[in-house]
Amino acid sequence: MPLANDVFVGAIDQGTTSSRFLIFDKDGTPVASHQIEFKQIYPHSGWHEHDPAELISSVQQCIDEAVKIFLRLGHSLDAIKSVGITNQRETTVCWDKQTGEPLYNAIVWTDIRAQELVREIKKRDGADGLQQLCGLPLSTYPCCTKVLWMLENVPRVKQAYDEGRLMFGTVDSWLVYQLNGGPHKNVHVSEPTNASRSMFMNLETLDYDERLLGFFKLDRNKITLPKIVRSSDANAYGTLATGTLKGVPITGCLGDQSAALVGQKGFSPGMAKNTYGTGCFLLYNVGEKPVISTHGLLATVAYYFEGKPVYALEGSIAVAGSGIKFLINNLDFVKESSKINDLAATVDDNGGCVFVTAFSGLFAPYWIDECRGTILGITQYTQKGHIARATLEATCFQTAAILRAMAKDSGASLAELAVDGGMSNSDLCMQTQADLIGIPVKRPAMRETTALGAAIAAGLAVGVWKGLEELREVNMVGSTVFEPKMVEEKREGMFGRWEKAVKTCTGFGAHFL
Ligand SMILES: Nc1ncnc2c1ncn2[C@@H]1O[C@H](COP(=O)(O)OP(=O)(O)O)[C@@H](O)[C@H]1O
Ligand SMILES: O=P(O)(O)OC[C@H](O)CO
Repeated sequence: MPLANDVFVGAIDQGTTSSRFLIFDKDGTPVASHQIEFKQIYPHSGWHEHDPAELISSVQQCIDEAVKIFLRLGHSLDAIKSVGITNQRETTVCWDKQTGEPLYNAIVWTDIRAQELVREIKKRDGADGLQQLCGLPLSTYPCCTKVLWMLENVPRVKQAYDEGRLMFGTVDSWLVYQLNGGPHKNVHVSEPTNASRSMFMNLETLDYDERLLGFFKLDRNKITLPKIVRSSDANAYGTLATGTLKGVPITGCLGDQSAALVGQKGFSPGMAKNTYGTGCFLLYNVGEKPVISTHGLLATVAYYFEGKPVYALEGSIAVAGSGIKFLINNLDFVKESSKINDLAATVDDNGGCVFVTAFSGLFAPYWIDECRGTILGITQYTQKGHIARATLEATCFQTAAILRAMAKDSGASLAELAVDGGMSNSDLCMQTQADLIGIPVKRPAMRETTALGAAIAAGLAVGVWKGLEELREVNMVGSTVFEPKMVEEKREGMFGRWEKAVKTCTGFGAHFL
């Protein structure tokens, strides 16, 4: 029998390695879900692409499968009030305005093919002032350099640009556009947590900035950028055009790292979360004014609901779970991610190994393009277990470096770190993290905080929750706290070796691509 009075919100979570759809109740409990891993395309060293059509089809399939489970549980379709979207950020899609067809594969946020181009445009007048406007340093990471690379190297993209047919979007825009039915409806929108990652958006005005577009020499008449709307909006995102949820409105959208902060309910300045997914991203709520970092962090938008936008300082780590995937897929260490912990537990420590997992250069707080993955300290004694441990530790060391930078930028130190994401499932990794930062690490029982954040954005827009106060009890049950056990002297010694390792591999990879 249908459970009449319940209301639910759906959440599309389009991540770097998988797409998911989850259906949440008002307490923030996922009642049904489905997840699909999709193809990672690595055409050359340093290149990383996704098939834009597969991003859409995997999402549609996830919706339909999760809804089947939902109905089997006895719920009715009309109990799903709206759908939210959260997504991998910076991944760049270019498509044709007339046909809605992609003009190239999506270039993924990790992709470093634009390294040479970045080096060139860093020499342009005005390069130094960009971060002040948009919060990000020039690197291969944001969308701008991916778009410029396509304009220089993909004739179809250049031709569409010359003919005024080029549409640009981050994955949220691409999903909203296609899920609404494509060119026929032409719903082409984004919101500040995603749009800010293009390097085209001004952090204060939350709109495109002619100075930024001018710096990149982009003509607004030739490239259509998505309209920037609020992250939670009942009318801006349209409705699902096909599938089992046809007609259900999309009412919220957040880049995945912002969504995780919302899902962890990091609504007050001083609250932070660290999400260990494909990469790892620490967001620290700084309130209603952006803080431009002077220590290698990014300024970004945390969310934009009612009233004023809320900003965050961000520490971005390019490789986290993808380091584990590398050990699985490329080196055949174990068969699945959870087994890496068993392997790491076969040894007591890293045996002297440090793995700088700089597959895409190093992101925060270092921002070094010219380095590549490097394992230091190998001897005849080294076992797979040591390398597995060093892989987990690499993310923890970078998190430690980010927290040190954040303390300098914000003048305050964190008392506790809230964590989530696939790799946070590893107890060994989370204990290592607590040891290497010297503060407790707190992991919620329900770790789908990214999807929950998207559901919250969508649910707030349609009154499922009336305001942030109503979310107080959401996802509060059963967290695990990892207390630091390492003595300070050892922590400082290990961190010193890590920093030395970073210096050692810097410069390698400069002219490799
Ligand atoms: N038990 C585990 N221990 C360590 N790492 C894990 C575990 N489970 C998943 N992971 C890692 O988490 C990553 C996926 O996390 P997820 O949050 O789903 O990422 P994304 O949103 O980027 O697709 C994978 O790279 C995987 O290797
Ligand atoms: O796929 P994730 O969870 O590592 O997140 C990707 C980020 O949004 C990239 O900036």
